[in-house]
Amino acid sequence: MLKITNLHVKINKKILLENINLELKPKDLNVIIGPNGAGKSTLLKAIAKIIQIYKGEISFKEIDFTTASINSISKYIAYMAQFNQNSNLTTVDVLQISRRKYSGFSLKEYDHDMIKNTIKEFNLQNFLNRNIDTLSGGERQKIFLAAAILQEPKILLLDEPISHLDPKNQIEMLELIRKKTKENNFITITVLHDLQNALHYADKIVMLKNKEILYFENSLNITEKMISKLFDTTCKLFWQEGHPFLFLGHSHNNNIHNHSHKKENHDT
Ligand SMILES: Nc1ncnc2c1ncn2[C@@H]1O[C@H](COP(=O)(O)OP(=O)(O)OP(=O)(O)O)[C@@H](O)[C@H]1O
Repeated sequence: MLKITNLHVKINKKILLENINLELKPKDLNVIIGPNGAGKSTLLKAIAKIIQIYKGEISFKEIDFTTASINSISKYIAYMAQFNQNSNLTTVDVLQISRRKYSGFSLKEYDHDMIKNTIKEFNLQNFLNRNIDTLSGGERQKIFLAAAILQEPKILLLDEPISHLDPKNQIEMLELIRKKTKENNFITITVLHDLQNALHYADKIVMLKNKEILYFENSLNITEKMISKLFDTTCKLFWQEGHPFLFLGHSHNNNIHNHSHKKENHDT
């Protein structure tokens, strides 16, 4: 269990997170949603100890992350940032580095097997020896996601891991994140902006608004009202055959725009 109690984050006298309380379980895919600037990335960074917390506690099992050193918690956490800096590494380098926290500089057969499987699962065969700085945003995202999962963390933190991917790749990556979370007992926390994917793939949804948690709910219990309140907009939500369909900010009571998809007759 990852337990966050009364967490506050403050940078340069500005409060970025206020009174965050969460209890997150292994095998759960937790998705954070919320408006721009709500504090979603800040929450991941606070858990990863990339930024200091001002007040409160984060603990995993018996370990108090608040007082533990970054080194001692790094073996539990893999963190994929929203923006990756240029690194001048190849794809293979990035994947191998992610196994070094277990095996040091000489990787074992087990590590090489894991890397091989990951290359297949994430479809990375075509750019193994390419410098990652020369790859497309989507290709790079898949590599960093693969590298985070290869670390076999207890806590997997992903900041908008699919934002550069096309729809098919988005779904493939979310399927993989979900599968790996279940198989490896990860506590996964990911930020997503795509609400339909969030509701479909998440076990739990964390709704963050204006530095605070508005709701923390099973994805199946999310209502139109909650989403309206989160984004200050109207919301329609339907479930069909286990798939959520979500429409935000649509009003069909006026003639400002007409979404009729009837074929117009242009014959003269
Ligand atoms: N180092 C910092 N110094 C000052 N303000 C910061 C810092 N980091 C983040 N903030 C501010 O904290 C707020 C929350 O930022 P954060 O990146 O967590 O938002 P977010 O919910 O992830 O947003 P987005 O959806 O736009 O990525 C924003 O107003 C941001 O400008």
